[in-house]
Order: sequence, then structure tokens, then C-alpha cells
Amino acid sequence: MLGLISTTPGPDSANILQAALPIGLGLASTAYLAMRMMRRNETLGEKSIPCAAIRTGDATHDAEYREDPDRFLSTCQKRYGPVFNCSILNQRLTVVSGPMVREVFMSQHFSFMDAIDDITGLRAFTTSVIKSNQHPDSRVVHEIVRDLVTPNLPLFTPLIVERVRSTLESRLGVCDHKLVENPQPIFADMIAGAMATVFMGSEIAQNRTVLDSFIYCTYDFGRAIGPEAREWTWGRLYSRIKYGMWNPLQKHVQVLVQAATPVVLERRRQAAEASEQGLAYKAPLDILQMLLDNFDQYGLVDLEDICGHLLLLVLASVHTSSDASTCLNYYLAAFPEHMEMLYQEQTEVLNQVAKEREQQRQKELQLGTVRSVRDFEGTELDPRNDRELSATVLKRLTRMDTFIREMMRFRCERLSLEHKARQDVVLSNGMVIPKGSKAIINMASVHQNAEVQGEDPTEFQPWRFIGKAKTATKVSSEFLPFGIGRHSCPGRFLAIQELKTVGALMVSQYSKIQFQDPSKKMQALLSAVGAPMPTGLVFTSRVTRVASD
Ligand code: HEM
Repeated sequence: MLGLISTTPGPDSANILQAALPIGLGLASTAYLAMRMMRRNETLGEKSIPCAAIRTGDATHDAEYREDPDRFLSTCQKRYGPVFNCSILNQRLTVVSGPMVREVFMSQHFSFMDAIDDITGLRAFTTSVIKSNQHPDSRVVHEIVRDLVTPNLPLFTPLIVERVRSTLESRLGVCDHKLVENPQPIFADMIAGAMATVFMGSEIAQNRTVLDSFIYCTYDFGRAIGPEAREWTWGRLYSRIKYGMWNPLQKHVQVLVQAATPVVLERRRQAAEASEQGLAYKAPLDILQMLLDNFDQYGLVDLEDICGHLLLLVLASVHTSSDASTCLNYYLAAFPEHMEMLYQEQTEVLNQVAKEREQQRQKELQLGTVRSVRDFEGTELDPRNDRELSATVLKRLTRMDTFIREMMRFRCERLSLEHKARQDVVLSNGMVIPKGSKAIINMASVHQNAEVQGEDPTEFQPWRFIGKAKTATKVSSEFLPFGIGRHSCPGRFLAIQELKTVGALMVSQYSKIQFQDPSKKMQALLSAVGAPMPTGLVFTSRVTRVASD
């Protein structure tokens, strides 16, 4: 979902800009907004927000930004301070930088969802696939993730690991110097499979049509809204009404309903049978089941409504996480020396955990809680699981964690996460962002700032956060990819767990990941969320190396 409102202009954005900006209502609304902002500042006596000068010959700031986003933003920041107005990304936006970004995230008067809705008409899509919780400020999806997904993560972990491992085996497998020109679908499959297992259970996660819906619903949404974010116009109002009634996401809800119906009926039959026999029914572990068991708590009305809510979860989770997983592989390819250290860390952690488990078993044998080693089979301490990527192991992969956090810091889009003001908001420097206008976060001012990030913030330093209690899930004004405050991404724990799983399996099963075209390395490392990668990857398994040595 977030990837579709990527703020990095696409290849044809120049044409779109030329066509869209100089004419009609787009321009009129921009001028109106500017006039209103000026008038407000005059009447209220607040400090006015400076407007960044547009380069001679340009109609907007887009071309200058596109040429060198870092230079453009740092020059504007030096010249105008932390808050300035720009005509950029098809909109008139107030860029907020440095420590002041916190004020945007933390103010209840700014809304990220309102801003997305403004440029994509998102709510017409989302509210038409659910029957309950249609209020724009409903937090039900957030609550489902917070209450049901995150606390159960340790239980979901073996299922996620198994699913990622089997997808990796079937889609990439053992190979020697295998070129994959577009690795994105492999990682999309891995993440879709893992998410489907968590959200709908292992059985439904085998259904190819469901997996395709998990992957393509985001693209369908993207296709419907068009290639670029745009200010509100009558044309957009028309598409909102149209898509409110005929929504391409509807077909994906129906796919989920069709797959879920027989499974839910079978689960009910088994529960009834168990109850008749006076046995406890062991319900499968997945969000679908949890929602069936708690539908009242979340105000859900029927299975179709549950599937609609699951689809909203899919929209928020699959594209974002598979994009990050694909990207992680490009970072592993770019820094082979770090890949070996990650492998070494994993081996050490696995050895240590296996040792601790053995000590625990010996202790229990000595205490007499069990009689022989065979009694551990099928229990928590089953020796066959000693070298599994358990939640404990993944938690201890601190280098992998900081590698991922550094990737997200380094790669972040320079301008991102627009927030719309629901009323006039007075910032701490006295400037007013008027109701209805949008603030955009200058991510570079935080992520590329030496005072915040330490030495050489423009370099990728994978161990930057080691020993600093700054994990990849820890949001703060220093680390913004998941937002901060009340609306910060509740799915980040699952996302990072999956990323660590993908990373751990890649470094343990592949000795080398290389760029098809090494000259495209930097372009790939700084690729925008959702944009196609400029080059492919070449994979070599560890086993083939061992065999040929
Ligand atoms: C790498 C992967 C991901 C990234 C980069 C990401 C990023 C974000 C960001 C930036 C926001 C908006 C924060 C704000 O309003 O300030 C957000 C919101 C949200 N994300 Fe994620 N996300 C990811 C994965 C996930 C996953 C796996 C889930 C679900 C399991 C999820 C569920 C949500 C939900 C429900 C919201 C709305 C929160 C609210 O408005 O209260 N996300 N995410």
C-alpha cells in the first residue's frame, strides 16, 4: 500500500507532470491554497512558511529534486530552515525537517491516512471491501495486528520459517551461479506464503489463487489509482465514486471467502465432533480463526467481513514486506564481506542455543522430570529442533537486525509519509500549517544527519547500531520508516521477523549473491519502494561450493 504512493518520481512522471500541472483545477486549487495560506498568516500574525524558489525555466521543484534529492533538500534546509513550501510530486507540500518531524507524527491533527486518501482515494477502496468498521478513524486493523499478530509471533515463527524455507527451495533451490533477472516474484511468493499462513492458516496458504490475490491486490489498487499521486480533482472524485461501487479489490475478497468457507465449515465440524466426544478442540493457529473466535470484540459481522479485514491487512503488509525482502538481497549482494559475518553470527547463535537446550535437558533428566531423552520428543525441548530458526534464535541475531535497520535507514525515500492537517496546526517555531494542506517528512534530514546517526551518515555501515539498543523495530525520531507515535506501524514486529528469517535463510544457504550488472549497484540500493530493480541477481548455494571444493 505504501509502496504505491512512492514519492520518487517514476520514469514517465515528467510527462504526467507536464500534462497535469499547468491546467485546470490542479493549478487553481494550488493557487487557492497558497492564497489561503498567505491570508491566514497575515490575519493571525504567525510566521509565514517560506516558499522554496523554483529554478529558472522550471514550473515546479520536481526536476531539481529528481536530479539530486539530497542536494535539493539540504540546500533548501540551509536557505529556508526546517519548514518550507514546495511544488513537488504533483502537489504543493510543506516540507518538515529535522527534530520538527516529530511534531507532525505526534500531533493528532495530522493524518497520514487522510493524506493517502487525498491522493489515491484509498478510503473508497477500503471501506467498500468491509461491512463493519467503516469509520475513517477506525483502528480495528491496527488493533488486530497489535492484539492478535504481535503477541503470537513466537508461535507463528516456526510456521513462517517453514514456509519461507519451502518457497526458497522450490523457487530458487540449490544452484551454482544462477542468474535471476527479476528476483522480486520469488520474494513476493515467500512473503505472501508466510503472510497467508499467519493470516489464514497453512491449508489456505497452499491455495495458489489466494497467494496471487495476496500479491496482486496491491497492484490492482495501484493500477486503479494511476501511476502518480495527484491532488484532488473532479476526475478523481469520479473515480472514487466509481471504485466505491465497482472495486477491483472486491474480487480478491471473494477469492478469500471462497477459500475460507470450506475450511471454516470443516473446523466447525471438527469442533462439534470434539465437543460431542467431550474432548477439547485444538483450534488452528491463525488470524482467521482468532477473528472467528472474537468477531464481537472487533465488531465483525460475517465471514465476508472478516475476509475484507484480512484483505486490508494484506494491503498493508505483503507489498511492503516483500519489497524490503527483495531489497535485503541486493544489500547482501553489495556487501559480501558482511554476508559472511552474518552467516558466522547465525552459526554461533545456533550452536549456543543448541548447547543451552542440551543443558536444559540434562537438568530435567537429573531432576527426574523426564526419564529418558526420548521423552523430549514432541515437546518444547525436542532435540530434533535444536538447530531450528526459533524466535529465540532470530531475536539473538543482532547483526542481522542492525543490518536490516541500517538498510532501512540508508535506503529511505528522501521525501515521504505525507500527513494532512485536519485543522490549522501551529508548529513550535510559530509557523502554521493550514487545515487541508499537507506536510511531508524530510526523511533525509533525519536519516542522513551525522548528529543523529553518527559518523558518515551517507555511508552504509551495517554495524552502526550494534550495542546501542536501537533494534530494527524500535521507532523513534531517529528512525522513521515505520512512522512514530500512535499510528506507527503495528506490523513492524512481524515484518522484521520475516525479514530476519529471509536474511538468515539466504546467508545460510547461499555463499554468494552477486549483481548481474555491478554498475547498477547504487541505483539498486537506493531504489524506491515498489520500483522495479535495475538489474538481476546471481545466486550460488553453499552446498555446491562444498561439493566442488
Ligand atoms: C517493511 C514492511 C513495512 C513497512 C515499511 C511499513 C510502514 C508503515 C508506515 C510508514 C505506516 C504509517 C505510520 C504512520 O501513520 O505514521 C504503517 C502503518 C500501518 N502498517 Fe505497516 N509497514 C510494514 C509492514 C506491515 C505489516 C507486516 C503489517 C501487518 C501485519 C502492517 C500493518 C500496518 C497497519 C495496520 C498500519 C496502520 C496503522 C494506523 O493507522 O494506526 N505493516 N506501516
